[in-house]
Amino acid sequence: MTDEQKIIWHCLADADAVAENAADRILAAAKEAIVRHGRFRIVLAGGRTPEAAYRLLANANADWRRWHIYFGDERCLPPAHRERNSTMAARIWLDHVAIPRRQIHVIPAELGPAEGARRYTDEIVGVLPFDLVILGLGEDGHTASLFPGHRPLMDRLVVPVTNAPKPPAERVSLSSFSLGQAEQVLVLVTGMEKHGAIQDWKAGRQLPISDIMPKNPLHVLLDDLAGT
Ligand SMILES: O=C1O[C@H](COP(=O)(O)O)[C@@H](O)[C@H](O)[C@H]1O
Repeated sequence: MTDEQKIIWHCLADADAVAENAADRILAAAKEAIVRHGRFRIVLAGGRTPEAAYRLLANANADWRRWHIYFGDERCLPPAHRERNSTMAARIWLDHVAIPRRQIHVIPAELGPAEGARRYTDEIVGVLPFDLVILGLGEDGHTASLFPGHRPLMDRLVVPVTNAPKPPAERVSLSSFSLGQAEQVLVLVTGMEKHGAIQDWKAGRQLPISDIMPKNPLHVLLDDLAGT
């Protein structure tokens, strides 16, 4: 018998409301984790959608010294390339707060998919479970760098991706197993172009995100355009 994925859908007015709600949830999860075990381990999504929430976090008060940042996926591009997910997060948020640099665990995707995945496995193997995983959903239904129809080796914690349909083709991604090893999973989806992917997910079409099975329900924050 397969487990059923539990999802709580939150339909919000617009992308600003999604960003505010996400930032509030991230800060609340951090406080709770720091009370519980003295640190907060968060996995960031890349892409465009989380940028507005990250911008709010850059101006928030938090106990930044206890935050440990990981990434759900990275594109195989040179370090500091503007299209890297870690570059976006640094530019918008991480460079503006007092998280110690050694606590920002960037995926070494510049080493290529196989070596990048191998090294990042070593980085996260003793860390799971995360406190919070943030995910996005591409218009083609991909999440992190797990694409519909691909069959990466899901018994691994981190997978090399060599044929992504969205450029660049080479990427490194946490597996659905690793992404589900979290106290909380928060999915941010905005914009009309995501509507089809949301409908597919709700209809039970097999998408990479359908395999992410945290112990608590996934919270999905949708704006009106993506949701209706
Ligand atoms: O390529 C990626 O796409 C997804 C979705 O991005 P968005 O721009 O549609 O929000 C993102 O979650 C992932 O981290 C990224 O590498």
